[in-house]
Amino acid sequence: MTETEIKKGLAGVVVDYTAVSKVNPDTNSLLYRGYPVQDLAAAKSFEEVALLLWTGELPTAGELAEFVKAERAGRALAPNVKAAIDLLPTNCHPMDVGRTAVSVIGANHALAEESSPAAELSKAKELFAAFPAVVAYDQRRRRGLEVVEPREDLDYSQNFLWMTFGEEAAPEVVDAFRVSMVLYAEHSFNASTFTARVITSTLSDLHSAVTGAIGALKGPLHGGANEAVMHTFHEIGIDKNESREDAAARAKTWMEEALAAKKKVMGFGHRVYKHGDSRVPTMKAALDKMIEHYGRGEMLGLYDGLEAAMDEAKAIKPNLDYPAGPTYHLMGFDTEMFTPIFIAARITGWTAHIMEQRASNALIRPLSAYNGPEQRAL
Ligand SMILES: CC(=O)SCCNC(=O)CCNC(=O)[C@H](O)C(C)(C)COP(=O)(O)OP(=O)(O)OC[C@H]1O[C@@H](n2cnc3c(N)ncnc32)[C@H](O)[C@@H]1OP(=O)(O)O
Ligand SMILES: O=C([O-])CC(=O)C(=O)O
Repeated sequence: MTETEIKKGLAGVVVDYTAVSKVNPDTNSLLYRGYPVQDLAAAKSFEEVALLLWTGELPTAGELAEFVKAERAGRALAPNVKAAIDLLPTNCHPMDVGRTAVSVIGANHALAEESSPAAELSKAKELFAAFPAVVAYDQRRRRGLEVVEPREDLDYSQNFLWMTFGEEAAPEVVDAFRVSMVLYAEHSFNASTFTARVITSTLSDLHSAVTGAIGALKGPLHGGANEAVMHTFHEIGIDKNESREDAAARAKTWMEEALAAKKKVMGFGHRVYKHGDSRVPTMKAALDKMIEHYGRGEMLGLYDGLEAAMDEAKAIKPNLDYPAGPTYHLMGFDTEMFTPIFIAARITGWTAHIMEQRASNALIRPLSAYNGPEQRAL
Protein backbone atom coordinates (compact mmCIF):
# COMPACT_ATOMS: atom_id res chain seq x y z
CA MET A 1 0.00 0.00 0.00
CA THR A 2 1.43 3.38 -0.93
CA GLU A 3 1.64 5.91 1.87
CA THR A 4 -0.60 8.95 1.20
CA GLU A 5 1.43 12.14 1.34
CA ILE A 6 -0.21 14.53 3.78
CA LYS A 7 0.53 18.23 3.44
CA LYS A 8 -0.24 19.37 6.98
CA GLY A 9 -1.52 22.93 6.98
CA LEU A 10 -1.40 22.80 3.15
CA ALA A 11 2.21 23.95 3.53
CA GLY A 12 3.81 24.40 0.13
CA VAL A 13 0.61 23.47 -1.73
CA VAL A 14 -0.34 25.70 -4.67
CA VAL A 15 -4.13 25.76 -4.69
CA ASP A 16 -5.06 28.15 -7.51
CA TYR A 17 -3.95 31.15 -9.53
CA THR A 18 -4.42 34.71 -8.33
CA ALA A 19 -3.81 38.01 -10.06
CA VAL A 20 -4.42 40.06 -6.91
CA SER A 21 -0.97 39.90 -5.33
CA LYS A 22 2.34 38.11 -5.59
CA VAL A 23 4.28 37.15 -2.47
CA ASN A 24 7.83 36.23 -3.44
CA PRO A 25 9.91 34.92 -0.55
CA ASP A 26 13.03 34.57 -2.75
CA THR A 27 13.17 38.26 -3.59
CA ASN A 28 11.42 39.19 -0.34
CA SER A 29 8.88 41.20 -2.29
CA LEU A 30 5.15 41.76 -2.38
CA LEU A 31 3.33 43.10 -5.41
CA TYR A 32 -0.29 44.28 -5.48
CA ARG A 33 -1.49 43.86 -9.06
CA GLY A 34 2.14 44.23 -10.14
CA TYR A 35 3.07 47.26 -8.03
CA PRO A 36 5.59 46.88 -5.18
CA VAL A 37 3.76 47.41 -1.90
CA GLN A 38 6.43 49.72 -0.51
CA ASP A 39 6.01 52.01 -3.56
CA LEU A 40 2.25 52.09 -3.01
CA ALA A 41 2.78 52.82 0.70
CA ALA A 42 5.09 55.70 -0.19
CA ALA A 43 2.86 57.36 -2.75
CA LYS A 44 -0.77 56.26 -2.70
CA SER A 45 -3.80 56.77 -0.53
CA PHE A 46 -5.49 53.71 0.95
CA GLU A 47 -8.54 54.55 -1.17
CA GLU A 48 -6.42 54.28 -4.36
CA VAL A 49 -4.92 50.98 -3.22
CA ALA A 50 -8.40 49.60 -2.52
CA LEU A 51 -9.52 50.43 -6.06
CA LEU A 52 -6.31 48.90 -7.44
CA LEU A 53 -6.94 45.64 -5.60
CA TRP A 54 -10.56 45.44 -6.71
CA THR A 55 -10.24 46.49 -10.33
CA GLY A 56 -6.65 45.57 -11.21
CA GLU A 57 -5.67 49.14 -12.11
CA LEU A 58 -4.94 52.37 -10.29
CA PRO A 59 -7.90 54.70 -10.68
CA THR A 60 -7.99 57.75 -12.92
CA ALA A 61 -8.54 61.07 -11.13
CA GLY A 62 -12.22 60.92 -12.06
CA GLU A 63 -12.68 57.34 -10.83
CA LEU A 64 -10.95 58.16 -7.57
CA ALA A 65 -13.04 61.29 -7.01
CA GLU A 66 -16.25 59.35 -7.61
CA PHE A 67 -15.21 56.60 -5.17
CA VAL A 68 -14.01 59.04 -2.50
CA LYS A 69 -17.35 60.87 -2.66
CA ALA A 70 -19.33 57.65 -2.21
CA GLU A 71 -16.97 56.38 0.50
CA ARG A 72 -17.34 59.59 2.53
CA ALA A 73 -21.12 59.45 2.18
CA GLY A 74 -21.24 55.77 3.24
CA ARG A 75 -19.40 55.92 6.56
CA ALA A 76 -22.29 56.10 9.03
CA LEU A 77 -23.57 52.91 10.64
CA ALA A 78 -27.18 51.83 10.20
CA PRO A 79 -29.19 52.03 13.46
CA ASN A 80 -29.56 48.24 13.67
CA VAL A 81 -25.77 47.79 13.35
CA LYS A 82 -25.27 50.15 16.29
CA ALA A 83 -28.06 48.38 18.20
CA ALA A 84 -26.48 44.95 17.56
CA ILE A 85 -23.13 46.23 18.82
CA ASP A 86 -24.80 47.72 21.89
CA LEU A 87 -26.28 44.31 22.72
CA LEU A 88 -22.80 42.78 22.98
CA PRO A 89 -20.96 42.92 26.31
CA THR A 90 -18.13 45.44 26.49
CA ASN A 91 -15.85 42.67 27.73
CA CYS A 92 -16.31 40.48 24.65
CA HIS A 93 -13.47 40.52 22.19
CA PRO A 94 -13.75 43.40 19.65
CA MET A 95 -13.20 40.84 16.86
CA ASP A 96 -16.56 39.35 17.88
CA VAL A 97 -18.06 42.81 17.46
CA GLY A 98 -16.52 43.17 14.01
CA ARG A 99 -17.73 39.72 12.98
CA THR A 100 -21.27 40.46 14.20
CA ALA A 101 -21.36 43.91 12.59
CA VAL A 102 -20.42 42.51 9.17
CA SER A 103 -23.13 39.91 9.54
CA VAL A 104 -25.75 42.59 10.26
CA ILE A 105 -24.47 44.83 7.45
CA GLY A 106 -24.84 41.83 5.12
CA ALA A 107 -28.36 41.04 6.33
CA ASN A 108 -29.34 44.67 5.71
CA HIS A 109 -28.09 44.68 2.13
CA ALA A 110 -30.69 45.08 -0.57
CA LEU A 111 -28.56 42.93 -2.89
CA ALA A 112 -27.56 40.40 -0.20
CA GLU A 113 -28.13 37.37 -2.41
CA GLU A 114 -27.02 39.03 -5.66
CA SER A 115 -23.52 38.08 -6.81
CA SER A 116 -23.01 39.80 -10.16
CA PRO A 117 -19.58 41.51 -10.44
CA ALA A 118 -21.26 44.93 -10.11
CA ALA A 119 -23.16 43.90 -6.96
CA GLU A 120 -20.03 42.38 -5.41
CA LEU A 121 -17.98 45.49 -6.10
CA SER A 122 -20.60 47.77 -4.61
CA LYS A 123 -20.84 45.57 -1.49
CA ALA A 124 -17.04 45.64 -1.14
CA LYS A 125 -16.99 49.45 -1.42
CA GLU A 126 -19.81 49.83 1.10
CA LEU A 127 -18.14 47.56 3.63
CA PHE A 128 -14.86 49.43 3.16
CA ALA A 129 -16.65 52.72 3.92
CA ALA A 130 -18.62 51.49 6.93
CA PHE A 131 -16.17 49.27 8.81
CA PRO A 132 -14.01 52.01 10.39
CA ALA A 133 -17.11 53.27 12.21
CA VAL A 134 -17.55 49.78 13.71
CA VAL A 135 -14.03 49.91 15.17
CA ALA A 136 -14.37 53.50 16.37
CA TYR A 137 -17.85 52.94 17.82
CA ASP A 138 -16.66 49.89 19.73
CA GLN A 139 -13.47 51.54 20.97
CA ARG A 140 -15.45 54.51 22.32
CA ARG A 141 -18.23 52.47 23.96
CA ARG A 142 -15.59 50.39 25.76
CA ARG A 143 -14.18 53.62 27.16
CA GLY A 144 -17.64 54.92 28.06
CA LEU A 145 -17.28 57.82 25.60
CA GLU A 146 -19.83 59.50 23.35
CA VAL A 147 -19.92 58.27 19.75
CA VAL A 148 -18.18 60.58 17.27
CA GLU A 149 -19.89 60.76 13.91
CA PRO A 150 -17.85 60.59 10.67
CA ARG A 151 -16.76 63.76 8.85
CA GLU A 152 -16.95 64.02 5.08
CA ASP A 153 -14.17 66.63 4.89
CA LEU A 154 -11.59 64.09 6.09
CA ASP A 155 -9.94 61.29 4.13
CA TYR A 156 -10.27 57.64 5.16
CA SER A 157 -7.34 57.56 7.59
CA GLN A 158 -7.99 61.02 9.04
CA ASN A 159 -11.63 60.13 9.60
CA PHE A 160 -10.82 56.72 11.15
CA LEU A 161 -8.66 58.45 13.77
CA TRP A 162 -11.17 61.28 14.19
CA MET A 163 -14.08 58.90 14.90
CA THR A 164 -11.93 56.88 17.32
CA PHE A 165 -10.34 59.68 19.33
CA GLY A 166 -12.65 62.65 18.74
CA GLU A 167 -9.83 64.92 17.63
CA GLU A 168 -7.92 65.50 14.42
CA ALA A 169 -4.72 63.47 14.39
CA ALA A 170 -1.35 65.01 13.53
CA PRO A 171 -0.35 64.54 9.85
CA GLU A 172 2.54 62.20 10.84
CA VAL A 173 0.11 59.97 12.72
CA VAL A 174 -2.38 59.93 9.85
CA ASP A 175 0.41 58.97 7.49
CA ALA A 176 1.68 56.11 9.66
CA PHE A 177 -1.88 54.83 9.93
CA ARG A 178 -2.35 55.04 6.15
CA VAL A 179 0.90 53.13 5.60
CA SER A 180 -0.27 50.36 7.96
CA MET A 181 -3.56 50.06 6.08
CA VAL A 182 -1.80 49.76 2.72
CA LEU A 183 0.58 47.11 4.08
CA TYR A 184 -2.19 45.12 5.76
CA ALA A 185 -4.50 45.22 2.73
CA GLU A 186 -3.55 42.03 0.94
CA HIS A 187 -1.33 38.95 1.16
CA SER A 188 -2.40 36.22 -1.30
CA PHE A 189 -3.72 32.92 0.13
CA ASN A 190 -3.22 33.60 3.84
CA ALA A 191 -5.57 31.73 6.21
CA SER A 192 -8.33 34.37 6.33
CA THR A 193 -8.34 35.03 2.59
CA PHE A 194 -8.36 31.30 1.92
CA THR A 195 -11.32 31.00 4.31
CA ALA A 196 -13.14 33.70 2.33
CA ARG A 197 -12.40 31.83 -0.89
CA VAL A 198 -13.61 28.50 0.54
CA ILE A 199 -16.90 30.10 1.59
CA THR A 200 -17.27 31.83 -1.77
CA SER A 201 -16.57 28.55 -3.56
CA THR A 202 -19.86 27.16 -2.21
CA LEU A 203 -21.58 30.12 -3.96
CA SER A 204 -22.36 31.70 -0.61
CA ASP A 205 -22.58 35.51 -0.37
CA LEU A 206 -19.84 38.12 0.11
CA HIS A 207 -20.74 39.09 3.67
CA SER A 208 -20.75 35.43 4.78
CA ALA A 209 -17.27 35.04 3.28
CA VAL A 210 -15.98 38.17 5.05
CA THR A 211 -17.58 37.10 8.34
CA GLY A 212 -15.81 33.75 8.11
CA ALA A 213 -12.54 35.46 7.19
CA ILE A 214 -12.81 37.59 10.33
CA GLY A 215 -13.05 34.40 12.38
CA ALA A 216 -9.83 33.12 10.79
CA LEU A 217 -8.06 36.45 11.24
CA LYS A 218 -8.81 36.55 14.95
CA GLY A 219 -6.41 33.75 15.88
CA PRO A 220 -2.97 34.70 17.23
CA LEU A 221 -1.17 32.62 14.60
CA HIS A 222 -2.64 35.04 12.03
CA GLY A 223 -4.03 38.57 12.55
CA GLY A 224 -4.42 38.24 16.30
CA ALA A 225 -0.63 38.40 16.52
CA ASN A 226 -0.59 42.22 16.40
CA GLU A 227 -2.57 42.26 19.64
CA ALA A 228 -0.42 39.46 21.10
CA VAL A 229 2.75 41.49 20.40
CA MET A 230 1.44 44.23 22.64
CA HIS A 231 0.60 41.72 25.37
CA THR A 232 4.27 40.69 25.23
CA PHE A 233 5.37 44.33 25.60
CA HIS A 234 3.03 44.72 28.58
CA GLU A 235 4.24 41.47 30.12
CA ILE A 236 7.82 42.74 29.90
CA GLY A 237 6.58 46.05 31.30
CA ILE A 238 6.44 49.47 29.65
CA ASP A 239 8.08 52.28 31.60
CA LYS A 240 8.02 55.61 29.74
CA ASN A 241 10.92 56.89 31.82
CA GLU A 242 13.22 53.96 31.18
CA SER A 243 16.25 54.38 28.91
CA ARG A 244 16.26 52.67 25.55
CA GLU A 245 19.26 50.55 26.61
CA ASP A 246 17.67 49.34 29.85
CA ALA A 247 14.41 48.49 28.07
CA ALA A 248 16.35 46.55 25.43
CA ALA A 249 18.24 44.59 28.08
CA ARG A 250 15.02 43.61 29.89
CA ALA A 251 13.36 42.61 26.61
CA LYS A 252 16.36 40.48 25.67
CA THR A 253 16.20 38.63 28.99
CA TRP A 254 12.44 38.11 28.59
CA MET A 255 12.93 36.62 25.13
CA GLU A 256 15.74 34.32 26.26
CA GLU A 257 13.54 32.99 29.04
CA ALA A 258 10.52 32.63 26.74
CA LEU A 259 12.52 30.65 24.20
CA ALA A 260 14.12 28.52 26.90
CA ALA A 261 10.55 27.70 28.00
CA LYS A 262 9.79 26.76 24.35
CA LYS A 263 7.22 29.55 24.01
CA LYS A 264 6.06 30.76 20.60
CA VAL A 265 6.52 34.50 20.54
CA MET A 266 3.85 36.22 18.48
CA GLY A 267 4.97 38.70 15.82
CA PHE A 268 7.84 36.47 14.68
CA GLY A 269 8.00 33.90 11.92
CA HIS A 270 5.97 33.39 8.78
CA ARG A 271 4.70 30.46 6.75
CA VAL A 272 5.94 31.91 3.44
CA TYR A 273 8.77 34.34 4.23
CA LYS A 274 11.70 32.61 5.84
CA HIS A 275 14.18 35.50 5.71
CA GLY A 276 11.97 38.34 6.88
CA ASP A 277 8.60 39.80 5.91
CA SER A 278 8.73 42.14 2.87
CA ARG A 279 6.48 44.67 4.65
CA VAL A 280 8.44 45.00 7.87
CA PRO A 281 11.00 47.64 6.77
CA THR A 282 8.20 50.00 5.64
CA MET A 283 6.15 49.42 8.79
CA LYS A 284 9.22 49.73 11.01
CA ALA A 285 9.97 53.13 9.41
CA ALA A 286 6.40 54.19 10.28
CA LEU A 287 6.88 52.93 13.86
CA ASP A 288 10.16 54.86 14.12
CA LYS A 289 8.30 58.03 13.14
CA MET A 290 5.68 57.39 15.81
CA ILE A 291 8.38 56.73 18.44
CA GLU A 292 9.94 60.07 17.52
CA HIS A 293 6.58 61.85 17.38
CA TYR A 294 5.53 60.64 20.83
CA GLY A 295 9.08 60.76 22.29
CA ARG A 296 9.02 57.08 23.34
CA GLY A 297 12.59 55.79 22.92
CA GLU A 298 12.00 53.04 25.47
CA MET A 299 9.53 51.38 23.06
CA LEU A 300 12.32 51.14 20.52
CA GLY A 301 14.45 49.53 23.21
CA LEU A 302 11.81 46.85 23.84
CA TYR A 303 11.37 46.34 20.09
CA ASP A 304 15.10 46.03 19.38
CA GLY A 305 15.79 43.87 22.42
CA LEU A 306 13.19 41.25 21.49
CA GLU A 307 14.18 41.24 17.82
CA ALA A 308 17.91 40.89 18.56
CA ALA A 309 17.41 38.08 21.07
CA MET A 310 15.12 36.14 18.70
CA ASP A 311 17.60 36.60 15.86
CA GLU A 312 20.49 35.42 18.01
CA ALA A 313 18.68 32.38 19.38
CA LYS A 314 16.68 31.16 16.37
CA ALA A 315 17.30 33.55 13.44
CA ILE A 316 13.50 33.99 13.15
CA LYS A 317 12.54 37.40 11.76
CA PRO A 318 9.62 39.67 12.69
CA ASN A 319 6.45 39.71 10.62
CA LEU A 320 4.23 42.73 9.87
CA ASP A 321 2.34 42.35 13.15
CA TYR A 322 5.50 43.05 15.13
CA PRO A 323 5.98 46.73 14.20
CA ALA A 324 2.22 47.29 13.69
CA GLY A 325 1.31 46.43 17.31
CA PRO A 326 3.40 49.10 19.04
CA THR A 327 2.49 51.61 16.31
CA TYR A 328 -1.22 51.31 17.12
CA HIS A 329 -0.43 51.38 20.83
CA LEU A 330 1.41 54.69 20.49
CA MET A 331 -1.50 56.11 18.48
CA GLY A 332 -3.74 55.41 21.47
CA PHE A 333 -5.78 52.37 20.42
CA ASP A 334 -6.59 49.77 23.09
CA THR A 335 -4.64 46.56 22.44
CA GLU A 336 -7.78 44.52 21.65
CA MET A 337 -8.65 46.95 18.84
CA PHE A 338 -5.52 46.17 16.79
CA THR A 339 -6.90 43.13 14.94
CA PRO A 340 -10.20 44.89 14.10
CA ILE A 341 -8.05 47.59 12.44
CA PHE A 342 -6.50 44.76 10.42
CA ILE A 343 -10.05 43.77 9.34
CA ALA A 344 -10.65 47.28 8.03
CA ALA A 345 -7.53 47.01 5.87
CA ARG A 346 -7.96 43.39 4.76
CA ILE A 347 -11.58 43.89 3.66
CA THR A 348 -9.99 45.13 0.44
CA GLY A 349 -7.92 42.00 -0.21
CA TRP A 350 -10.63 39.60 0.96
CA THR A 351 -13.26 41.11 -1.31
CA ALA A 352 -10.86 41.23 -4.27
CA HIS A 353 -10.28 37.49 -3.76
CA ILE A 354 -13.99 36.80 -3.32
CA MET A 355 -14.64 38.42 -6.71
CA GLU A 356 -11.74 36.52 -8.29
CA GLN A 357 -12.92 33.21 -6.84
CA ARG A 358 -16.45 33.78 -8.08
CA ALA A 359 -15.25 34.68 -11.57
CA SER A 360 -13.43 31.34 -11.92
CA ASN A 361 -15.05 29.09 -9.36
CA ALA A 362 -14.49 25.50 -8.38
CA LEU A 363 -15.83 24.14 -5.10
CA ILE A 364 -12.89 23.91 -2.67
CA ARG A 365 -13.08 20.46 -1.17
CA PRO A 366 -9.82 18.62 -0.49
CA LEU A 367 -9.53 14.95 0.47
CA SER A 368 -8.57 13.45 3.79
CA ALA A 369 -6.79 10.22 4.64
CA TYR A 370 -8.85 8.25 7.15
CA ASN A 371 -6.93 7.02 10.19
CA GLY A 372 -9.80 6.03 12.49
CA PRO A 373 -10.92 2.50 13.40
CA GLU A 374 -11.50 -0.05 10.64
CA GLN A 375 -15.13 -0.80 9.82
CA ARG A 376 -16.72 -2.60 12.76
CA ALA A 377 -20.09 -4.07 13.63
CA LEU A 378 -22.49 -2.36 16.00
C1 LIG B 1 -0.12 38.96 9.37
C2 LIG B 1 0.19 37.56 9.79
O1 LIG B 1 -0.68 36.76 9.91
S1 LIG B 1 1.81 37.20 9.96
C3 LIG B 1 1.84 35.80 11.07
C4 LIG B 1 1.46 36.22 12.46
N1 LIG B 1 1.59 35.11 13.41
C5 LIG B 1 2.51 35.13 14.40
O2 LIG B 1 3.26 36.06 14.58
C6 LIG B 1 2.48 33.93 15.31
C7 LIG B 1 3.89 33.44 15.67
N2 LIG B 1 4.46 32.72 14.58
C8 LIG B 1 4.14 31.41 14.34
O3 LIG B 1 3.42 30.76 15.08
C9 LIG B 1 4.70 30.78 13.08
O4 LIG B 1 5.91 31.40 12.69
C10 LIG B 1 3.70 30.83 11.91
C11 LIG B 1 2.38 30.16 12.34
C12 LIG B 1 3.40 32.26 11.51
C13 LIG B 1 4.28 30.11 10.70
O5 LIG B 1 4.36 28.84 11.10
P1 LIG B 1 4.86 27.56 10.26
O6 LIG B 1 5.27 27.90 8.90
O7 LIG B 1 3.81 26.54 10.42
O8 LIG B 1 6.14 27.20 11.05
P2 LIG B 1 6.22 26.47 12.45
O9 LIG B 1 5.24 27.03 13.40
O10 LIG B 1 6.17 24.99 12.19
O11 LIG B 1 7.66 26.90 12.88
C14 LIG B 1 8.86 26.30 12.42
C15 LIG B 1 9.87 26.29 13.57
O12 LIG B 1 10.14 27.64 13.97
C16 LIG B 1 9.69 27.87 15.31
N3 LIG B 1 8.97 29.13 15.34
C17 LIG B 1 8.26 29.69 14.33
N4 LIG B 1 7.75 30.85 14.73
C18 LIG B 1 8.14 31.01 16.01
C19 LIG B 1 7.89 32.02 16.97
N5 LIG B 1 7.13 33.07 16.65
N6 LIG B 1 8.43 31.89 18.18
C20 LIG B 1 9.19 30.83 18.50
N7 LIG B 1 9.46 29.83 17.63
C21 LIG B 1 8.93 29.94 16.41
C22 LIG B 1 8.73 26.73 15.62
O13 LIG B 1 8.65 26.47 16.99
C23 LIG B 1 9.33 25.60 14.82
O14 LIG B 1 10.43 25.11 15.53
P3 LIG B 1 10.76 23.55 15.55
O15 LIG B 1 11.03 23.21 14.12
O16 LIG B 1 11.93 23.46 16.44
O17 LIG B 1 9.53 22.89 16.07
O1 LIG C 1 0.40 35.41 4.51
C1 LIG C 1 0.16 34.94 5.63
O2 LIG C 1 0.16 33.72 5.89
C2 LIG C 1 -0.10 35.84 6.77
C3 LIG C 1 0.18 37.26 6.46
O3 LIG C 1 1.30 37.71 6.51
C4 LIG C 1 -0.93 38.11 6.06
O4 LIG C 1 -2.05 37.61 5.91
O5 LIG C 1 -0.72 39.32 5.90
